[in-house]
Amino acid sequence: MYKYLYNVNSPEDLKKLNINELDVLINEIRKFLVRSISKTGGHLASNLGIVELTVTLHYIFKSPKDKIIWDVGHQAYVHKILTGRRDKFDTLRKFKGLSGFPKKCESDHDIFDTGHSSTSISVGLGLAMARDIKKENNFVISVIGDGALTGGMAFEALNHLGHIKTNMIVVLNDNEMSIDKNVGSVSNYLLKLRTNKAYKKIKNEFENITNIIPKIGNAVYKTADKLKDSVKYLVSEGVLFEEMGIKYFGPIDGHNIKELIETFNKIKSVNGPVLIHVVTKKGKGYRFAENEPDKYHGVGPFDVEKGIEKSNKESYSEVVGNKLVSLAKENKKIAAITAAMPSGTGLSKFKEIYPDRFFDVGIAEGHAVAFAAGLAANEIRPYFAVYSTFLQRGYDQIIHDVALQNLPVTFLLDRAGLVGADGETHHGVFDLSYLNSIPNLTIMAPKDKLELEKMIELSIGIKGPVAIRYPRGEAVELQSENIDLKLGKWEMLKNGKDIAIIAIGNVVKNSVKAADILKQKGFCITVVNGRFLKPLDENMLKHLSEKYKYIFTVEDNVLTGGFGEKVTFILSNLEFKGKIVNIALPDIFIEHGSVDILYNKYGLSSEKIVDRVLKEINIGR
Ligand SMILES: Cc1ncc(C[n+]2csc(CCOP(=O)(O)OP(=O)(O)O)c2C)c(N)n1
Ligand SMILES: CC(=O)[C@@H](O)[C@H](O)COP(=O)(O)O
Ligand SMILES: [Mg+2]
Repeated sequence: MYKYLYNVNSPEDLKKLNINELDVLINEIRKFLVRSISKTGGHLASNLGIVELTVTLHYIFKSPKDKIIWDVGHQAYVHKILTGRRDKFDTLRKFKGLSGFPKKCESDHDIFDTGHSSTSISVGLGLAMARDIKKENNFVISVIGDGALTGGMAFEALNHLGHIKTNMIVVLNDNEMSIDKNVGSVSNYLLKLRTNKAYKKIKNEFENITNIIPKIGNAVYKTADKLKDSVKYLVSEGVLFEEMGIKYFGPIDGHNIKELIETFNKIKSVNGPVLIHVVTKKGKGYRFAENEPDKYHGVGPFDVEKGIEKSNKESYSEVVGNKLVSLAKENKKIAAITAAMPSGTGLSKFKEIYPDRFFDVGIAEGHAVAFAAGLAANEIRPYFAVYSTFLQRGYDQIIHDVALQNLPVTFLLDRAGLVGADGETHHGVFDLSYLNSIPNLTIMAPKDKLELEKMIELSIGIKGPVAIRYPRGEAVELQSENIDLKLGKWEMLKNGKDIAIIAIGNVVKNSVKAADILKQKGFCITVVNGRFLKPLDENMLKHLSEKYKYIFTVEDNVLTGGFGEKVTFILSNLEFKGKIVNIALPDIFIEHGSVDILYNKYGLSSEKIVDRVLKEINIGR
């Protein structure tokens, strides 16, 4: 079925092929990606778009001596295929299987672990400067997408790079897409670069000159370089990077392997920092993904012939989106913010219905928080829907710009807890800890869909900042009738005489199930929905401390600084004499794998909660 794919197990194998053979290989890689990801799920469209570019980089450079850094890292599948990991693709993003991101522990070719956006130029520059200090000689190549370039850190790094002027190559993979359509003035600027024919012409003339430079020598190169410098003032495009002290090349066709190889060969002899603007098509080669690259950015398993079929399950993100839409109808001051994740966070409908009150700020979480603070300081009620793991980027802004001034910004922390396949970089398992220490902040986590809706309603009446955290995936419904939600009040879900379990958020359902299993074994268990971390229900806790010998806490957050530790601290102040057991995630980075497998491994499944309860009771006997 494949002529070359199975023979290419390293960049050295790749280098044996000629241009025509590379063309065949490129098609084979695309076919393989679609077939393989249709079975496992994964990041499809970005990888389909970057096949020629990745092949070129491994063809021209000598990885791992030359260091390629993949921004975000979701587009590194082709790199994995070309560096000997093709045969592991059936395990992609599964427990103990191939990671969906670069991982140093997986291969020497993975230079730096990534997952969060806009780090590649900073990291690349660090690697390059370390190289210079050690007087080594290698290329450093940071590959960054147009979406990732909306992140402020990328510009901080370019600012530094242009100043320091070391040899480094930045490859801008421009497919006009972030996950959704890319946004912002930089994105508009890139569009101008892509489409300005005048610049292309001048650039080609310049290239004709530079083509002969290696044959003539350095003096002529410098003249040509100066000529380019003078040319750049005739056209505005390219000036941004050039004025920053970084030589701009492009735009080049990212699907023309011949042009790519020629250009990168040339670039190798350029001194100082260089940015190469490569234009690609997200989803290239698979009809469905080309037509809807947003939908095919990250996919679950699907039928190659039919494409992705719509799920009829409602996600927590959709619940949030719908609730905000309905609240915004009544309350004209409600605004919604996303940092480049309108569909992921369920805000697409809000964007459509209330475009004037919807803001996609790009991959700029820190800015989003300070921007929300500004809105709130001028009487608008901002709701920033953001993945828990990405809000880590805005930590200082939460403290300095929001909480310090007690501004009513609501953070809707999507993907809180374990997310599954994305693994270490994406689990939202630190939020209870990193938020708990911030004064003025109200922190809550619903047990199910209805409670999430009620919490969003409740947040409107709260004068200061609020954080509501909820998990990835399908919204569960544990309760269908109206619930009584009062600020700082926990909920008694089951009342039993033997032991008490206090759980927060997504693991409340597992705790309820554990109590049912324990009942069959003859134990009567109290289950409390500890839905407020802050303010915490001290009255209820006091009552529990007086009634029970065993109190268990359960959370899908790290133990350190989380719900359980806080409860334990208060119980010790109450001079609780019984045993308190914290079931939480350990002080390690949790690997990728399905949430069920990970819950089971780390003691959060109902069965494992039962085992732990029985074990502790037996120890106590
Ligand atoms: C800090 C951070 N915020 C958000 C994301 C989610 N995210 C992953 S990929 C992506 C889009 C990246 O776009 P681009 O760099 O252009 O790559 P493409 O997918 O187009 O190849 C986003 C927003 C992230 N990984 N990190
Ligand atoms: C690479 C990245 O950060 C996103 O693509 C992320 O993988 C999306 O995760 P969800 O599938 O949970 O939306
Ligand atoms: Mg892009």
